[in-house]
Amino acid sequence: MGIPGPDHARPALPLTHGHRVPTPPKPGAGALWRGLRIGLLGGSFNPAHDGHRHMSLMALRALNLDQVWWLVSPQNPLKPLDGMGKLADRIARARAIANHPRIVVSDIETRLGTRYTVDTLTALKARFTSTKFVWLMGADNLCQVPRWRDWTRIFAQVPVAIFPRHPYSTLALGGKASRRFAVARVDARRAGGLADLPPPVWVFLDVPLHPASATAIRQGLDGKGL
Ligand SMILES: Nc1ncnc2c1ncn2[C@@H]1O[C@H](COP(=O)(O)OP(=O)(O)OP(=O)(O)O)[C@@H](O)[C@H]1O
Ligand SMILES: O=C(O)c1ccc[n+]([C@@H]2O[C@H](COP(=O)([O-])O)[C@@H](O)[C@H]2O)c1
Repeated sequence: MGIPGPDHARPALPLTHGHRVPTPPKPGAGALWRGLRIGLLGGSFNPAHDGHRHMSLMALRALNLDQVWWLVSPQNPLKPLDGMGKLADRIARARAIANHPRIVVSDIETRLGTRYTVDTLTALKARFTSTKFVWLMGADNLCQVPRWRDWTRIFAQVPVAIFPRHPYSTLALGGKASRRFAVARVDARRAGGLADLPPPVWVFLDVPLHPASATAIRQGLDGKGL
């Protein structure tokens, strides 16, 4: 099963399983997903790890989400091709790690033909017209987001939730993106209603840190004191 229906009702959950991928409907058909709150966790997942699962469980609760979609990126435009695992392998591992009825591992960027987040969000919003999307990312990516294509339009399109991550949180909160959208930041105590707020709006979540890192796993350092 991919797309739930009918469009006049809020479908019962779970809508999909962690090992199923939602099929992008044609533009305008998104009424099927009316009112659902979906967290979008874009990532290389090279490989997926328990930090991604931790973020997703925290996001479901703190942001009052119905589902979190892991958008397994065909290729992060800023990361080298060298060392990037095959998409099929990254998706298979992500499904094994996710293992939760409200976490959907998705190859939707491949289906949409998008590589840049701004384009993915535009395409998703055109297709899922009544769905409330929230972009999820770690503090490391809040530091880096000013280097992303058309980054301010990302904030203009959807609410954004930032997860603390050692050692990036302080740097991220003093960084360019944080300063540019300072007036759009809401207190973590309002996170539960973030999906309903008109963008630009973002929150720095008050949730526990998770130490996992794909770089450390690739280097064989995971669980060895890092
Ligand atoms: N432990 C973590 N804490 C907070 N955010 C995280 C954590 N792990 C990953 N993220 C966030 O999840 C998203 C996807 O992460 P990604 O798949 O790149 O994993 P990663 O561990 O950051 O990988 P790499 O070390 O290769 O950059 C990014 O927004 C990243 O900031
Ligand atoms: O749009 C961009 O310019 C852009 C640049 C770098 C990264 N991203 C997205 O950021 C998300 C996190 O990437 P990563 O590799 O840090 O897991 C993933 O969805 C990428 O496609 C997007």
